[in-house]
Amino acid sequence: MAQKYEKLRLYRNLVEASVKALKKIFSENQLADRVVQTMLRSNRKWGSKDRRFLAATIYDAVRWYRLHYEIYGKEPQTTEDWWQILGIMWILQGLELPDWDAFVGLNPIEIKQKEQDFSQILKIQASIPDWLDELGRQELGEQWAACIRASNEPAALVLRANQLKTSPEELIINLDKKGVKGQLMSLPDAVLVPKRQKLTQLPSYERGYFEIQDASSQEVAPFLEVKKGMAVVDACAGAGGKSLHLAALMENKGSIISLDVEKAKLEQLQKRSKRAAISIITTQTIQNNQTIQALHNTADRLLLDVPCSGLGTLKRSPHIKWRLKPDFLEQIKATQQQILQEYSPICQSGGKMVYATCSVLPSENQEQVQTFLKSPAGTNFRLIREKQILPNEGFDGFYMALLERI
Ligand SMILES: C[S@@+](CC[C@H](N)C(=O)[O-])C[C@H]1O[C@@H](n2cnc3c(N)ncnc32)[C@H](O)[C@@H]1O
Repeated sequence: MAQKYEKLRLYRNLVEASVKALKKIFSENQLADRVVQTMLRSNRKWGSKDRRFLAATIYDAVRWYRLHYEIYGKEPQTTEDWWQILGIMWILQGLELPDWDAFVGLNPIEIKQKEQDFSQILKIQASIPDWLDELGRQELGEQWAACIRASNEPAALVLRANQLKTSPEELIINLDKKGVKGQLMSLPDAVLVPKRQKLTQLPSYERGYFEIQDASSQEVAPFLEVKKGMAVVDACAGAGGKSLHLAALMENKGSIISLDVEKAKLEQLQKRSKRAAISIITTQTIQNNQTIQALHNTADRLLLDVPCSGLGTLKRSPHIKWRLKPDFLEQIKATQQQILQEYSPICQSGGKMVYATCSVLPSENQEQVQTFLKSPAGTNFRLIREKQILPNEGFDGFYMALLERI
């Protein structure tokens, strides 16, 4: 069921803002995180309770969109529809609605009965489009129901201590001084912060003591088995979450070339790298295949953290289930195989390569690796091991495969 937040009185201006945001997300196809961010930035007078309320309202409404509109009887088109949809959501969360015209006709008993009636229909109960339910069943079989149900839980807040500057134990002490409670986890760099809150304003963040990185994502860099002094290429580095982790594991010794097709993301990585006191990362924007060919046979370790559907990250990005379309999925799978084919020669003989995604679909994961291994480019590689993490194990869904170039 949807997350319950503190019982509070509803304020019209906040409900109006939520409706405005939801229309942007669903009618104008804008990204939920950007809409929330922009709205919070442009309303600095809202207090922290209001901000939490707004973010929770918008994310819950996106997460449970289908369940709510099936109970309502149709997809929301108008502002009035959205108020009713939000009313349904709050009733299901156990909130008593104020006596406002916008909520007229919402009967809590009927609404809860309808929710009960839908509880056996997974695509409605877990709030996903029909096509995704069919695909999930085809690809994951019996694992699908638990996987997609868990994907509706809010994401945990996990930090990665930058071991170049601090340890998880020290970081916990440091956070505690600022009133933030953290806990050690079984992962060597991870700190769990049970209460969701904004941490990027803390001096320890500014000074590069930690990054915010999901626990499953923190498993990828160690999977590549890097050692200090190695030549590493991170070929889909983006804003560099894993490049930074690799650099810390290498104790900032050796070299990492971080590539991406998007220059703006690499600029972010440069800033983060400076904050983390990392000097071994150089960034390079991929212009064409020559950028890749120039690196053939140069890397001891190669990370291919490829673009994917993101279906493992619905806890933090619930809007993906509404934005993702079957034809985009086909396109992205073609890109994944192309990256495997064209970038794998960067790994030198005797070197190792990790192929990773934040998807739960075997067609983006195990099947891509098998297709690669059976292709001419893959004959030089052998699979050492692979790991699939599903969202019902607690954190994001992730897949990683370690291959060796013979
Ligand atoms: C899953 S994200 C990477 C996340 C990143 N490794 C991290 O840990 O923060 C995939 C990245 O691949 C990039 N990308 C898309 N097509 C690419 C291509 N053909 N070659 C290299 N990178 C590509 C995207 O811009 C995106 O930044």
